[in-house]
Amino acid sequence: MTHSPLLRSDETLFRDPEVFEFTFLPEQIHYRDAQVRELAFLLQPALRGGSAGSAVIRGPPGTGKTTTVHRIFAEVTETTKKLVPVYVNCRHDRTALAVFGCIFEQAFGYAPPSRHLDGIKRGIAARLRDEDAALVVCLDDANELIPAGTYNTLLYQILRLYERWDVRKPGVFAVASDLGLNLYAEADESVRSVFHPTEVNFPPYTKAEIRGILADRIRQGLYPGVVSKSLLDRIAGIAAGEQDIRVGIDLVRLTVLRAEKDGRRRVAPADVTAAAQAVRSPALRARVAGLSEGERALLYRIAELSVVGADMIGGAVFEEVQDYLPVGRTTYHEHLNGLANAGIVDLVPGAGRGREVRLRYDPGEVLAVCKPPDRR
Ligand SMILES: Nc1ncnc2c1ncn2[C@@H]1O[C@H](COP(=O)(O)OP(=O)(O)OP(=O)(O)O)[C@@H](O)[C@H]1O
Repeated sequence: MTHSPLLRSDETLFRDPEVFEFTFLPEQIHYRDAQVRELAFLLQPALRGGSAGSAVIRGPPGTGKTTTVHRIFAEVTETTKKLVPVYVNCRHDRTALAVFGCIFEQAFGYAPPSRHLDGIKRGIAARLRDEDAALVVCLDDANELIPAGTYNTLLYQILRLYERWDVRKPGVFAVASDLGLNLYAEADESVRSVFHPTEVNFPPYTKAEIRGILADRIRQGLYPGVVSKSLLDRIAGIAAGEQDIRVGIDLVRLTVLRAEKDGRRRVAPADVTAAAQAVRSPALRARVAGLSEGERALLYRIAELSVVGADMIGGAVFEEVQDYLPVGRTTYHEHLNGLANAGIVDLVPGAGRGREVRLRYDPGEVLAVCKPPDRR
């Protein structure tokens, strides 16, 4: 690049724009050594002719669960044929046929020729026997299987493949970002007799960790000097406030696009301010999309109460919400914890009057994103 202060129309600030795509798989997973070690440890017996272990992987959204599993599975695929790692996104694939179809496709590299579940299983088992390989299946967003009513049947069918088809016992990595949910507790007796998972936790990143991850992306994806240290710090602060690394990655991308559009070689503070506005709403929308109907109704009422400056102590909110959500206290608290786990509200201990409910987002923005619930 030349050193003129202005960018020519055929120049770009991005060395590699893919680095800012959410599908990008980083070579280096930062701050997750302990989790990588635990998961790799579970796979080791399979490399020596044994079975793979199982795990329940928990952590809030954007804490690197999917990325860590993908990185480990990519390395397994590159180094051995003794273990067949399969990644299933349960948001898309929720039935036994879809999940076993996915396992077949990743094991063989093409879609199953038959739509018959037993035929697909037989094909998978034959491949595992021929190669003397073990199977490990990551069920990402496994919480999606619970309302679909397929969680237990699927776990059972995968884990018990070995009985009927004479293969090594598969491992399952069940992943959930809903902290209120315990995927082991959701398993029924018959599943638990074969499902002995290690719990692997992914805690939220600190601001310094978010900064480190973003700095690495910037090094890979941008030309030097495009984002200053102080603006990186500000972006990391915004992402840490949202408890969402994705917000940080998207902010970097958007601020650079703005600078590029104006023909500047460096990101300016105003770029960050404008991009932050654009990024917060989609992040909120994604969080709201993951809520249950009851949680959404509660959120809507909380936003309405915040607009008028009402008393936001938990007990007062409980009374106020009855119009929309005539539920008992236990369900109310479950919904409230659901909103806190989704990173939409903070529950701040009050001075003897219970917890104060504090919205993390502008209430007007929340009302715009949520559909008004029916009044009862
Ligand atoms: N430790 C890390 N090092 C590098 N990049 C990371 C790290 N953690 C997360 N990321 C990046 O942040 C984004 C979100 O990570 P990821 O999808 O793995 O989170 P997750 O915990 O699976 O989230 P969700 O529960 O919402 O699916 C991805 O683009 C990923 O590349």
